[in-house]
Amino acid sequence: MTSKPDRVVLIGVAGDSGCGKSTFLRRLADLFGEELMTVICLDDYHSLDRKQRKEQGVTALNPKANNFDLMYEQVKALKEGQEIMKPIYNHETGMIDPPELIKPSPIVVIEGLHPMYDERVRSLLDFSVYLDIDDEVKIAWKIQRDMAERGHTYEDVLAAINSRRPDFQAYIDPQKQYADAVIAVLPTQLIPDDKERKVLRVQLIQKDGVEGFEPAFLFDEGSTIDWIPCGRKLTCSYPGIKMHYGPDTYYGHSASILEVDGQFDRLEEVIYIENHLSKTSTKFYGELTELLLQHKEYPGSNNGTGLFQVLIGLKMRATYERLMGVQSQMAKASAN
Ligand SMILES: Nc1ncnc2c1ncn2[C@@H]1O[C@H](COP(=O)(O)OP(=O)(O)OP(=O)(O)O)[C@@H](O)[C@H]1O
Ligand SMILES: O=C(CO)[C@H](O)[C@H](O)COP(=O)(O)O
Repeated sequence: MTSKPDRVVLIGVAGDSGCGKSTFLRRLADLFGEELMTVICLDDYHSLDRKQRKEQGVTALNPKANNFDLMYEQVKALKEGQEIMKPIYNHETGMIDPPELIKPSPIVVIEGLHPMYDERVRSLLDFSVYLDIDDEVKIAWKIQRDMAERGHTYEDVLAAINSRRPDFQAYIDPQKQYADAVIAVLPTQLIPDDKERKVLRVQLIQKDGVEGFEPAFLFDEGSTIDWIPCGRKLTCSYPGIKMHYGPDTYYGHSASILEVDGQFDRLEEVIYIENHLSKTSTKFYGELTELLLQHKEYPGSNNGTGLFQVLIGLKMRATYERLMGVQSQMAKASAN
């Protein structure tokens, strides 16, 4: 990307470590293409390196370990189409490396622990999502990844989660109240006392009244619906699938909630569910199912996490196109 973009659309993706941010970003890159999108990992704004954090007894989640003034200054500059020299936090060494040049592209995504923590940074966001993973599910995911891929023991993983919990609750979790959409991943209600955490109940909480964001709905906007889609058109093995849709309040805001509990046996049959969803921001019949089918291998593709990540990706695309459209209309108006 060589020329300055006319307008930069800024997207925030928040969540704790190991909550599926990278998977969500892969889905976004599939939708927008790498060319159009620059991703900034906010870990790069850690002001204390690993050794300093240890000496001072603070975690990386603590605002004291992060430089929010620099984050604001640089995110603002990117949004204004300017280049920045962004610091780099090196996860291998735990040290802060020399900065790198970042050129803005039409879409800038800031992802990490604190995209909505600082009021100034938050006010720059055009659309935001918070990935809210229940503790039991988070432990299961982390154990699966950190034991299989990073050689950690069960006790290590549990100790790491427990030691982060107070700061997580103080500084990370409260950001969900500011998000335009929250994907909440909870234990299933279909299997009594489930300990495996393979079957999940996933909610998409969509804030009402956000300019340009039209919440998707099931069957009838504003009604409360419970639906078991299993039958002739959707194959469901044990424990089946239950969906729910309805109005609600979330941190004092009016919101609508879509929910899927269970998992899809055959991904191509998700078209049956897509048929009953409205305001999905798709461009053609079956686009949502097609996007899911493109990457069956991504974790969560066979349940509500994949479905709602794709749906929120489509909403981000709609935001981008709306803002670009507004921009080109304004340019036309000022030229006349
Ligand atoms: N929807 C999902 N269903 C099941 N497992 C998942 C899902 N999303 C993520 N995981 C598991 O959690 C792990 C972490 O996911 P991912 O790398 O996307 O998270 P992250 O927030 O980017 O983590 P980090 O910040 O630590 O890099 C994956 O390796 C996978 O094991
Ligand atoms: O929560 C995190 C962000 O993903 C990391 O724990 C934080 O960035 C510190 O990194 P490291 O553990 O490599 O020192």
